[in-house]
Amino acid sequence: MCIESVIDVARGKAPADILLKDALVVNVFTGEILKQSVAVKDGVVAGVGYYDRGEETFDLAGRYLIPGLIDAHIHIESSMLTPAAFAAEVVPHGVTTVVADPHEIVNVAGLAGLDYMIKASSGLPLDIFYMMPSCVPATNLETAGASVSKVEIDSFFKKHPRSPGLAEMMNYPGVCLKDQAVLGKIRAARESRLVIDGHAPQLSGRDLNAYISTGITSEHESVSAAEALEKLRLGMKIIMREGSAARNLISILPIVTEKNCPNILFGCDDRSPADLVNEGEIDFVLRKAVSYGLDPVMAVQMATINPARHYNLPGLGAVAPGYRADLVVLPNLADFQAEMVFKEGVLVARDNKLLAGLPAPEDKSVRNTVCLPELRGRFELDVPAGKNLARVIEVLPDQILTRCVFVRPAELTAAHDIARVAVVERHGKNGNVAVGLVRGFRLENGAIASTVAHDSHNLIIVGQSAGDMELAARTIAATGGGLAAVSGGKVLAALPLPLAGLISDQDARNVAAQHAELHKAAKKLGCTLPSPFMTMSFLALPVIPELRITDMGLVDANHFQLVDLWVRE
Ligand SMILES: Nc1ncnc2[nH]cnc12
Ligand SMILES: [Mn+2]
Repeated sequence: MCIESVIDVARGKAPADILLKDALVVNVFTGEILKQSVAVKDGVVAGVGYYDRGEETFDLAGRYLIPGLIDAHIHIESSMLTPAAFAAEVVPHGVTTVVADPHEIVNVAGLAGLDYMIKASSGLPLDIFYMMPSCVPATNLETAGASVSKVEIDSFFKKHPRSPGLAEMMNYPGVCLKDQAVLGKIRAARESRLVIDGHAPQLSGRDLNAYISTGITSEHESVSAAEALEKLRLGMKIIMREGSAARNLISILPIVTEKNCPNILFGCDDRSPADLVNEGEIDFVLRKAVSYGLDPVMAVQMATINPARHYNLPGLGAVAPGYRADLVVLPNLADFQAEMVFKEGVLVARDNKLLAGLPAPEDKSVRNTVCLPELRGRFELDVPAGKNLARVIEVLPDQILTRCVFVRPAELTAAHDIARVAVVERHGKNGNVAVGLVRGFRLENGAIASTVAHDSHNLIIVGQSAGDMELAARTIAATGGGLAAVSGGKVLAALPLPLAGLISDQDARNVAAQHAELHKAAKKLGCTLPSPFMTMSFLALPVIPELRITDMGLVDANHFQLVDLWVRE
């Protein structure tokens, strides 16, 4: 960017590269909507106001102009797409920047996974700012494919100065109990004066004060207005989440006021490929928020200037001189259907289509990551003598929270909506297999399985017969990872995820179509959950209440400890 040329255009002494004429510009600083022209030079906004000279002019009379949308917290891997395929899907929706936490692939492939994501994210019409994963593995109650310590975090920040900071610090008990390894990671971010993102579901009172006192300044796991308000009052930025498995917008939106709006951001966290294609990304969150009554200009601020300021993203988040010309043209401020998307002053998408092809980077380093132990006989369950109750995980539709329920052996049947759940260690570390019981999948027969199982991404299976559970596991292992639904010894549907067992090498529509076939197959097996594979993928995540299962066994996520499956009443 040549400062002198930008000055000339700003002063009207030279024509803009592109002139966006007579647009209704949303001013994220004053909340006004003003009819103005925008002159762009060398990829930045040179001036906003009265301009009439441009090499190329777009007449935007009657059209709204907003800054490119920013997702404040996303795990790209949850879309099962490569960064390029993800960008191809979200940029036409007006999303030009995301703040990503790559802990999914780092849990599987370590720093090689992080290097892959960073290399695969260059040359895209989407800015992907990678936070450094703070919790790999998420806890010491699971086996991941890699581990990240303060040493790796320190060197990452030195090697990647554009990283906004440390990704969600999920080990909130470790923070409150002054675990030195945990505090060391926090110190690494503080010494680099970087943002520390949080993850503290249902943490409150003095422990929440302690957690925030360490410099953790944002959080996205609030599921109620009261929980979000307490964190807001204590100085946290609230990332309001509308993902595929966790849909928290409607319960938190009521706390948003003119006064506290600057401290609220939008994040998707985890979006399934089908939801990306059928609903959208942050544009979908804006659409939904405005349909629930949120002022559209405040909605735009929460998805542009607010995250840009919080993560110190240079020159992003506004239509103003000196800011990056990441701009979105909209017919109205209700549907948020982008008509045109500019990235650094280049028209990159029009009418929901990307205008240029994207690079396909080398991905050998993140393939062949599934290594299964012998499975025969590993999925059997027998009630031990003297025990007369089973500790069962109950799943809830549209939530990643689970409940712990106790069920008598006679009711541990498909007719009572009980299924087996198994987690198989698949990184070749120890061959662990843990088996538990789950309620809420309504699986009448067969099995569904996945190597997407937050955050260690072992192989998780929910099924009604050991044979089908074994078949599902072997089907997935044969494609280097993925999802499968099987029944009666036959494979009903499968979705290969050859990159780290998390990511497909196909485009979004193809992946969404395969994902839809899997949902159909799961429905055929009796499953009625809206996102069965996404819900199953969170059963292994011990940092979200209440009861989880990892390759080491059942985990009481309220007390961060392993617990027995069978108990005596
Ligand atoms: N909501 C979430 N999505 C993906 N990984 C997570 N790890 C902890 N919380 C998570
Ligand atoms: Mn997350």
